[in-house]
Amino acid sequence: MIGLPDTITACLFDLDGVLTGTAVLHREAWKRTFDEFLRSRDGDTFREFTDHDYAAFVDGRPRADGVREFLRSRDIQLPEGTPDDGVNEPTVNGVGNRKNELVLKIIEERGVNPYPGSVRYLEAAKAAGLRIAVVTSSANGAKVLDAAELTKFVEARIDGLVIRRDNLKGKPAPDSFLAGAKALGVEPAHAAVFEDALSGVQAGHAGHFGYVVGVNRADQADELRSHGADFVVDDLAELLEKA
Ligand SMILES: O=P(O)(O)OC[C@H]1O[C@@H](O)[C@H](O)[C@@H](O)[C@@H]1O
Repeated sequence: MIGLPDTITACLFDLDGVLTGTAVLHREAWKRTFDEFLRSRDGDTFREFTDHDYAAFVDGRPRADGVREFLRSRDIQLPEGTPDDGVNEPTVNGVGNRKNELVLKIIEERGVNPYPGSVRYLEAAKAAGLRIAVVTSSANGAKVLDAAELTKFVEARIDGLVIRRDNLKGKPAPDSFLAGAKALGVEPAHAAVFEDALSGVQAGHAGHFGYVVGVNRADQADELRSHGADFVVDDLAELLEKA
């Protein structure tokens, strides 16, 4: 009915880049954070943080995992530090806090826009009686949903705060999506995952969900497929036409 197998009774949506156009704001904040960090460490000849670095090591993962994974790719290891570390502290938490300061400022300045095709899809899913959860690694998930006026669609939310509180493994592990299905009381085989991040479709595949939709916002349709997407769209509204 809405472009999904008949066995699907629930939708588990990632947020940034799937429902809202905030993935690019995160990417920009990460680039500024890592470029500042690398410049202060290596001087003006530092090797820049690229779109490929974002897709491979940061996109979709909880904040601290993104810091660790990217730095590991450059053979840099930092102490963990503590959550209240200052933004100039050379620790995993300090770097993450700097990124959060920047992304909140960027969101404040530019606002949060839901994708019109995603709003149409949420309305159709709701009208079709499907259960709806949002599963995001972002600790700012509730704020972004509110700003986009999408909270009304969401029956359950697993976000970065829940992931930390419940000690869940972040994407690409399937744990946060499994928690989303559990919160709705639905078996993974009856839930569809919607993801724009490579780590996210990987999580959907690893969790044996009934269907994994890759949302291609960054010209990486083939990579989404090879990381586990069953079907790839450029916009969720395409699924409404597929039915
Ligand atoms: O730093 P936050 O807001 O907790 O978000 C963590 C991650 O959340 C994901 O949704 C984004 O794709 C990542 O870019 C981001 O790093």
